[in-house]
Amino acid sequence: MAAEQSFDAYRLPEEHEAIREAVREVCAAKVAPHAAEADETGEFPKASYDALRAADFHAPHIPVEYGGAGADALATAIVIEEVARACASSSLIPAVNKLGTMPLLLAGSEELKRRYLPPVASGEAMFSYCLSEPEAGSDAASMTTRAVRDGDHWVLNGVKRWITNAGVSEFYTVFAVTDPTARSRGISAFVVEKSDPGVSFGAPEKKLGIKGSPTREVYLDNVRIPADRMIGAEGTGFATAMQTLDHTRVTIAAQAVGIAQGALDYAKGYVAERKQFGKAVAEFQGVQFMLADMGMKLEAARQLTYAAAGRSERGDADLTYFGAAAKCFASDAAMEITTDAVQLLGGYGYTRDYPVERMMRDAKITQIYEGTNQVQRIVMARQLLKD
Ligand SMILES: CCCCCCCC(=O)SCCNC(=O)CCNC(=O)[C@H](O)C(C)(C)COP(=O)(O)OP(=O)(O)OC[C@H]1O[C@@H](n2cnc3c(N)ncnc32)[C@H](O)[C@@H]1OP(=O)(O)O
Repeated sequence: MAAEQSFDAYRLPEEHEAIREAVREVCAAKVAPHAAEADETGEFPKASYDALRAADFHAPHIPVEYGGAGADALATAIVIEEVARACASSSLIPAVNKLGTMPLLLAGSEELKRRYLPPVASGEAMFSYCLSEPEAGSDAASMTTRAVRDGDHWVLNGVKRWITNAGVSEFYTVFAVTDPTARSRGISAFVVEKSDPGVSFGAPEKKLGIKGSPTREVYLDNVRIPADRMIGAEGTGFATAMQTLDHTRVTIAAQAVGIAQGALDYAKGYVAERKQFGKAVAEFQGVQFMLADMGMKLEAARQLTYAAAGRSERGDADLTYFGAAAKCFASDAAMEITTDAVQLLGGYGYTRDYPVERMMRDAKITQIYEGTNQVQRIVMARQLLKD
């Protein structure tokens, strides 16, 4: 009995499988059909947003008390995975809404949460996360965006770079230096609104992949905001930024798993149909070995991602390690799997007539954003050595 229970405990709960089915249905009908177009035009996939919003999959992690669907970290990962399987650009919608709001959820005052989370839950607004700067990428604590106190206000000046959904989102979590003498302990977090005077955006970046997800700079030019827009206490912004990434690296892992699953599914169908030397190429052992390796790596990545999602939901002490490990492993696996999918389609895989080259280009960013995989290895090693 005990053994049976523990075996059951390792299986995905039925409600999570039901969420997967529901997302898959919406994505097959209303997201996948726009994936190639979003990639080709580089435009934000509004039709996907509307479809995800109608089904409550655009920001599923927002708690019920703030008007959200209240999905746990595993359910949110599954939503992102399934959207990414259809369209990686669209999966940035639920992923970045979680990234942008996580600092509020972790450290924001009740008043700030009540003001800013319901519009995201209802789909009226999106929320972006502004940590990186032109000269502060992996070394996030070296940021120079400055916030200076002026009476009941803070005045922000600086440039944030690589901001997903910049210009589309209404709200932005901005990390800025409030005490230049204290490095990471002198950084604070703020909510900035798109409509705040002094906020503007750069030209869209011309990217290799996730082309339907806008990436722009955010300029802060004497942006004067009320003091109550600070998230948490002064000087705690860097720790909040890092804690946020502990949770959201799990969502990047889920995105990578979804992209890889999409590529494997397509390649499986192709090799069963494609005939060379008088038989389906799926009958050649060399092709079978490639498929087996792709499936094996994918499932290992998925299991690590779900294990990390469980830790994110519970807030376990080893989340920092698991979030980094899942993101790193799943994104490396996605790069290998999507590259092999292109290989399995041969010359056809290299053309835009088939979706696998898009998936390969989309997979690449998962090895870079929310911390390069080299940074993930630094994070993991520090955790391993600290005990
Ligand atoms: C083109 C496509 C679009 C691209 C979109 C990109 C969007 C994004 O990816 S946004 C995020 C990207 N950036 C990152 O992921 C940043 C990567 N860098 C890092 O994670 C960190 O800088 C890292 C790990 C290298 C460590 O930095 P380092 O400066 O050495 O800090 P470190 O000394 O470890 O910690 C500083 C403080 O933060 C605290 N801290 C660090 N990690 C954590 C954590 N996980 N939880 C809580 N506190 C933490 C430390 O305890 C320390 O606190 P204290 O001073 O009180 O002791």
